[in-house]
Amino acid sequence: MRRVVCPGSFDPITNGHLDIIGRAARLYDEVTVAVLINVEKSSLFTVDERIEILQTVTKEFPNVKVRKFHGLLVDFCRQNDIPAIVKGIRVVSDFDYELQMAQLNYRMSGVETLFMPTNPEYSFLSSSRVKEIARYGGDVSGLVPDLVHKLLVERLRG
Ligand SMILES: Cc1cn(CCC(=O)O)c2ccccc12
Repeated sequence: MRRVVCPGSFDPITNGHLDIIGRAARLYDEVTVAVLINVEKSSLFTVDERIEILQTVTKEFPNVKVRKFHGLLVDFCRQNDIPAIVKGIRVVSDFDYELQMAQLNYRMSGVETLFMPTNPEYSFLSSSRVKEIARYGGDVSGLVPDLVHKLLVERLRG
């Protein structure tokens, strides 16, 4: 059973994240989307709201499951018998940071990291940019799943 984890905050998930998750689901037997619990960071959607959104928008992939975790990702991998991490790389600057994280994670635990180039259509996308555009009334349809678009409008524009 080939298992991988796709970690992130997903506050909220974008079409760029969903693209990587879907491609990983076609490559591996099981993909765990792991939502990081970070109490120091304020978020627009609660962890449980993000999990519910992720479960809904990944329903088409029967081998994708959604979990939450806090602390080290490699501890989550060890506890769930997951030998590898899949990271989406949008731009070269992503790679600089992700390479060091991958080397550190491997040194700590032997967990591998596989890098997947994001679809160029989404290489500018991030959750924070999407929230900023939506907050000021910009149109984010096409950048996030329809459910997220609806929830963003409700949450940010009352
Ligand atoms: C490009 C990219 C960034 N992240 C972290 C997202 C986050 O921390 O919210 C991903 C997670 C899954 C698939 C692709 C990506």
